[in-house]
Amino acid sequence: MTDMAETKPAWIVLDIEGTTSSTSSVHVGLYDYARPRLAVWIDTHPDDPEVQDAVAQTRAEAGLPESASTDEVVQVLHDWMDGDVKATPLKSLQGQIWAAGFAEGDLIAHFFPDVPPALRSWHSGGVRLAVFSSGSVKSQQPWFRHSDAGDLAILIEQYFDTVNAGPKREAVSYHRIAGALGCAGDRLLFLSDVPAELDAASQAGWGTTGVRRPGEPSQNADFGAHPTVASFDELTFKES
Ligand SMILES: CSCCC(=O)C(=O)COP(=O)(O)O
Ligand SMILES: [Mg+2]
Repeated sequence: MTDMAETKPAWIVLDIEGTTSSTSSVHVGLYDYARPRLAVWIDTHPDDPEVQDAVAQTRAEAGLPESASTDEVVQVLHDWMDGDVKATPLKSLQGQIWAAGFAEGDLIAHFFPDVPPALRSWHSGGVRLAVFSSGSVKSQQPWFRHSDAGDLAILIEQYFDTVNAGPKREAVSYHRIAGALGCAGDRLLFLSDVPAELDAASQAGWGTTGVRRPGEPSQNADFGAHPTVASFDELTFKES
């Protein structure tokens, strides 16, 4: 637990699943939406370079031959979803399907109730907000735009994923984000439910706080030396 106010960061960078939003809202709300649509999406977008790259990467990562059918590729994508494997080609295809789902009005994003007021308060207090999630940028943007608490995308300035930043468990990704934000690591605070992600951010010189929400897989995780909170309400900042 954080038992005292931290120095106000210049930027707070947010993880999504397990941090701003429940794991079930991603796995049930989003994964179950994408699951039956993957095969149709691949077959109806044969000329889209992002789809072509994602299919080729899936075949390569799964050790399938180039001749592998859409059904075989989709089986791999389903297996990855079942194991919550954050594979970039899966995230790319899911992101396209979810973006279409949000645009159609089929999907609404769930946020824990403490999150929208905290984001609004930090933003109005001069803290800048960014996202770093395994979900593709293409899906992050409508996730914040179409939330159950209104449009939160107006508060978010930058979005990072495993394509434009790199793997979430490697320090180089956090160095890359700091460079993109034009900010030293010690003015950046990363909030995540995954200790290995916080370790990587910390190695890059960032401030970190673990999020262990009741009922989430991270509730009893070992966060080591990272301070932790169970709700964004516990995060208060003093002026530097
Ligand atoms: C709307 S973003 C999609 C969420 C997602 O697919 C995901 O894997 C979230 O993982 P995170 O890195 O935010 O824990
Ligand atoms: Mg997470």
